[in-house]
Amino acid sequence: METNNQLNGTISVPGDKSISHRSIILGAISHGTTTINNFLRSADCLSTMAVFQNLGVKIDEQNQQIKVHGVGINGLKDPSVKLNMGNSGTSTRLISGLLAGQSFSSEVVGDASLSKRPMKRIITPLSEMGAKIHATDNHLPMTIDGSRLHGIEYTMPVASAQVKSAIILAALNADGNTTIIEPVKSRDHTENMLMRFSPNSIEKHANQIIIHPRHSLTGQAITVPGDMSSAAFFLVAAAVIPNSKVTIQNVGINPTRAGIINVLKRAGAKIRIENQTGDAEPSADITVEAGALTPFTVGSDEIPGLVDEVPLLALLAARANGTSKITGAEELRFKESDRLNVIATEFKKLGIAIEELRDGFIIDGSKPWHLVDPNLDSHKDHRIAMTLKIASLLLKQPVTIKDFDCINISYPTFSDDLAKLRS
Ligand SMILES: O=C(O)C1=C[C@@H](OP(=O)(O)O)[C@@H](O)[C@H](O)C1
Ligand SMILES: C=C(OP(=O)(O)O)C(=O)O
Repeated sequence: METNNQLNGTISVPGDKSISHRSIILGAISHGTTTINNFLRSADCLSTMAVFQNLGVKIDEQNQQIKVHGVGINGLKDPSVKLNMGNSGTSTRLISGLLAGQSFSSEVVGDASLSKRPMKRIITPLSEMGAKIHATDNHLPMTIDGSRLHGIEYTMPVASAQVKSAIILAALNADGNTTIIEPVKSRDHTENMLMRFSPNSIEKHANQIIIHPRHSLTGQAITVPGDMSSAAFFLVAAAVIPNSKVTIQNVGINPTRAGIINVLKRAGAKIRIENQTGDAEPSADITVEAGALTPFTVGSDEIPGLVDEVPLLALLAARANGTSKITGAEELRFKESDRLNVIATEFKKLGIAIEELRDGFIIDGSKPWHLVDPNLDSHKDHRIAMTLKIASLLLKQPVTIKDFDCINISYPTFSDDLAKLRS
């Protein structure tokens, strides 16, 4: 299965998707102007931007810098249109938290994939706070009648940064404090950013966050680090494609997001992390070089820190010399596609020895791949499309990937960056 598709060189990847969303959201409800450098101009983040424009927030762009002219938490305007969240779960869940405490009603809609994704996870805690949300069968479209909210104490049943952030944003406009208890920690970008925009609004403890409402937010200058979830395609590619060596500069390495680095190390990948900055959202240059890979296990405690990288972990496992097991990843069934089922289905077309479990996979990477069906399908899921593209670099035969343009959701310049590493 040796190919000449090795990747070599140094690139940087676009800005982090989670941080880009949050910089628009917190900027919009602040007083003063928020500037955003290295904002990710992908379809999901542009959905967030358009929603706030429909809520009366002026957002403009000069020399690739985004400027959000904040209106304060009570300055959003009654939208005269449906708020279209496109394909973005993050936009939907975070902004719904904010809409719950407004003085107007909003109708939230999304595309076919988003309309299949579960919203009960936000409806339950927000309703406990006094929100009035109507959604047939807990799916979009959803009507949110803005109401007076009160503080709650909430223990998160699933580790979800989107749910946590929805509660935080609602809590900013509630009567009384809100306490969120997180048995397993999810990404903490909302908390980190709120610490900057309004230090008196938030207390952060080991597994507990307390929100103190009604402190105003002040606009900030944000520089978004490179997206670890985008960098991960090339980090894993460099680990699995013989003779590769790739450096990705300025990647966000917030520990709640960098789980893939730990797994790459455990699998024996040659990896180096350099030039780290010491911010609340640290970043660094990461180099990975191809080499022999050993099998690994990943369990539920690690999943939140690498939830969007699980398709890539499956690819890493499919090139390790033995049987790897990934469990505790049932959340993958509720993303843009059922990612556990789709990865198992598409990897079987490549002749990979993969067994789909209820909550993960068992993958025997010691068995050679043999192409069974060259007609691969992204299922309109950006992370699946890019994972299959990297996998295809290990094949001698050509394959096609249906609906590959869905990569625009998170990484519109993926193909350009891949081309740079192949030239
Ligand atoms: O908060 C965020 O920005 C995100 C949280 C994760 O979702 P969950 O919180 O639902 O696990 C992740 O899958 C998504 O890509 C982005
Ligand atoms: C799950 C993802 O995003 P979202 O939930 O925002 O649609 C993702 O980017 O992989």
